[in-house]
Formats: sequence, C-alpha cells, structure tokens
Amino acid sequence: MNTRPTPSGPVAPCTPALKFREIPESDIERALALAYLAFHEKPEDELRSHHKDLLRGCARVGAYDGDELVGMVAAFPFTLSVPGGELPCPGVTFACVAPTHRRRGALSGLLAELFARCAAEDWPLAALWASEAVIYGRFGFGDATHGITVELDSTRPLALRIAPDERPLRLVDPADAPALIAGFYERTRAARPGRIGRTKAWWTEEWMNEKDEDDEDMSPPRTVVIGEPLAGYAIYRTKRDESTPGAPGLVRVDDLEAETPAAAAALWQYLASIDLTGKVRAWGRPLDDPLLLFAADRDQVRVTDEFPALWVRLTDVRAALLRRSWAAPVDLVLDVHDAHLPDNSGPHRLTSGPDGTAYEPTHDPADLSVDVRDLAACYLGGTRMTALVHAGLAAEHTPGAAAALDAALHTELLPHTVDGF
Ligand SMILES: CC(=O)SCCNC(=O)CCNC(=O)[C@H](O)C(C)(C)COP(=O)(O)OP(=O)(O)OC[C@H]1O[C@@H](n2cnc3c(N)ncnc32)[C@H](O)[C@@H]1OP(=O)(O)O
Repeated sequence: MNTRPTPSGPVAPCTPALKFREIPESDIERALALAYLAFHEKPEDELRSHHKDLLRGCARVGAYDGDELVGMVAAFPFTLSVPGGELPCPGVTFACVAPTHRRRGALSGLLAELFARCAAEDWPLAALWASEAVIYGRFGFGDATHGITVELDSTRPLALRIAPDERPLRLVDPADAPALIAGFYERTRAARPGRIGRTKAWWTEEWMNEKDEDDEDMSPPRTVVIGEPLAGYAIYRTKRDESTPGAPGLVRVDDLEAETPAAAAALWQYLASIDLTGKVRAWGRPLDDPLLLFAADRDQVRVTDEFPALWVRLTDVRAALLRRSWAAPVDLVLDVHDAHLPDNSGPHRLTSGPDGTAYEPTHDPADLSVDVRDLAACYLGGTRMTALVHAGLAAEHTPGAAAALDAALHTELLPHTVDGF
C-alpha cells in the first residue's frame, strides 16, 4: 500500500509575466510598502526603520510584474537547534503578494526560488511561522514545534508541589541582560530542539526593545534572574488594567528558562506575586512545561490555547537526516514523497547505529511511505510517526516500522520555539 492522502501538492503554474529575482537594497522601501499593504499595517517611523533594518539583513526574493514588485519572501540567516546540534535554517518571513496578483502562483514561484537558494547555499532546512495554518503544508512545511498559552490566577499565591529555589532573585538592567543570559539561553538550545540562535542584535532589538510591537500599553521588558552562576531567567512585561479602577493588572511572560525545577518554581512564584497584578499570561510555552506538573492546583494554572509554532521544511532530506543525532538504532526503508523537490523523493534506506548514520537510495521495498511535510513534522521529535500512521497520513508496510522510527527520533524534551519572526 502506498497511500498519501494529503501530500504537499505540485507547484502551481506561475503567471508567465512574473519574474522572480533578488530584491536589491534600492527596492527595500517598495518591499516594505508591499508588506504593509498585504498585512494591513501602518507602522510609525521608528518601527518602519526597524523593519527596514531587518529586511536589510535578510535574503530577499521578489516577484516582479515588469518593473512592479508584486510579491516577496525574505529569510533571516538563522540557525536552528536540532537533536545533537544545530543547522543553518533560513527563517522565512515577510511572505506577501499584492492583492492584485494573489492566487496566480506568485508565492509558489517565490518559494521555488527560495528552495533553489537553499540547495545552492547548503541549507538543509527552512522554517517559518504561518499567518494561516492552511497555507504552507502544500509547499512541504510541517508543523514541527507547538506552543501553549498558560494563564495563572495570581490573585492568590502560586501553590506548588515542589520547594522553590530559595536563592535571591535579581532584576537586571535591559542593557546588561543579553550579555548575562545569552550563554544560558545557548545551553537551553542544546537541550531542546526547535530553538533559534539569537545574535546580539536579535537580543537587543527583538527581546529588549523598550516598546512592545503588539501592545503599546505594555511596560518595557523586565528581566529577572536567579542563581550565581545563573540557574534561570524570565523576561516579562506588565500592564495595568485601566478599564476598572483598582482592577488587577497583567504580567505577560515572554520567555522563561531554568536549569532546575526549583529555579523554575521560584521564577513562576515571583511572577505570580507582583503587586497590583492578578493574572500571569505566558504565551508560547513548551507543551511539556514542568509548571503544568509541579503546580499544586491546576485550576490555578490553565492551558488556554495550543497552536502550531514553527513550520519546518526539509529542503534536503538526506542532509537533514544525516545531520541530527538519533536516540536509538534504526534500519528501515523510507519512501518519501516530495512534489516540489524531487531529489528528496523515492525509497532510501535509513540506518543509524554505532557506526554512524546513512541514508541512501535503494530498490528494496519501503517499510514506511510518508509525505515530506509529515516527515518534517516528526523531524525534531514533536510528532510521532505512529500517530501519523493512525491518522492515515503515513503508510506503514512493515509492522513496527513507525514505532522503530519514533524510538530513533525521540528527544528527551519536546521541541519548542519562542522566537516569533
Ligand atoms: C511566513 C509568513 O510570512 S506568513 C504570512 C503570509 N502572508 C499573508 O498572510 C499576507 C496576506 N496574504 C498574501 O499576501 C497572499 O495571499 C499569500 C502570500 C498568503 C499567498 O500568495 P499567492 O501568490 O496568492 O499564493 P499562490 O497563488 O502561489 O498559491 C498557491 C496555492 O496556495 C493556496 N493558497 C495561498 N494562500 C492561501 C490561503 N491564505 N488560504 C488557502 N489557500 C491558500 C492557493 O489557493 C494555491 O492553491 P492551488 O495550488 O491548489 O491552486
């Protein structure tokens, strides 16, 4: 059997008039105007200039109708943590097409151009956050990391089942915070796949930016740390509730990492005890956040949302599989289907063991058939192949093949991405 019920589809035919080429620096203003048109935004000068800087640092592909720029994608030069290390991974952003040119294959052409660039640059992965979940599966992106929103009722002290770390907490000046916590963050990246490498500029402009891009009522970012040497940190903002006099305000947690459960408990307890606030909202927490287990009262700590976070594309399946580590020996034939990048398609024998990992074309019958988007969903260990087989999205020809692949793909911590872009 070789069922592939919802494959990534073939590339839509491009409008013959459209040409795809690099967007030069001289067109960045036009590129921004196009993005603001497509995303319905009218940013102030400061934010506009920030977007301009971001675009300058990106690879940029444009769709041109004659001289008119009608579509673009940009890509940050990120690295992504994968099991056992990290890989170069363009972070696709600013994907947009003028409303006059939509559904004529512009995005398809732009992504085809980007994939060609990935092959030329030896980028085995690409990744993005989707504005709409329905868009990117057809291009071979799979939802490889997931996030949850957690809300704490902090009108009463946070009840815990474990003892928090009793060492003092310190607030750190935003200008000093990146240097203090960057090394610690890097260690969390090594332990958890799906995390983006943060440059100094990324720390300063995306994490320590005084103004919050989404909510102008939010305070500047605050960074609280515990331990010497550092055992954990939280980056958060607060806002008052102006609607009702005396109503408690909000603590919004943007990032929190701790190396021990006790340090995490101390940070959550601190966040839940800030005066004049009554709710802590943490967006983009990992699915396996220990808080959900060590909270003593799950009515006080509730998961209010779950969503796909990072969509990953295996632009070079072979390189992506060879350049991650494997949790258990594996030897099976994978028949991958990739409608956009045919070099990825066809049966290959995947072996991994004490002598290393190999992934080579074979004429042996397939043990497992899977679309490249679904393999991408499993790649960081966040989705189980057995679940995909049960959902009818992958076909198991040899009993036990999916379970064997899951054992090899397993990661101790679930993949997680908190850097939006
Ligand atoms: C990574 C990021 O930046 S996410 C941000 C994405 N951008 C936005 O949401 C901005 C507003 N939207 C847009 O600019 C455009 O509609 C885009 C970029 C989403 C799509 O661009 P288009 O050039 O219209 O896409 P294109 O014509 O190549 O579509 C290819 C296929 O995807 C489908 N598709 C594209 N967008 C959507 C959508 N929003 N919902 C459902 N299907 C979609 C098309 O129907 C087409 O399907 P088909 O091959 O079966 O015919």
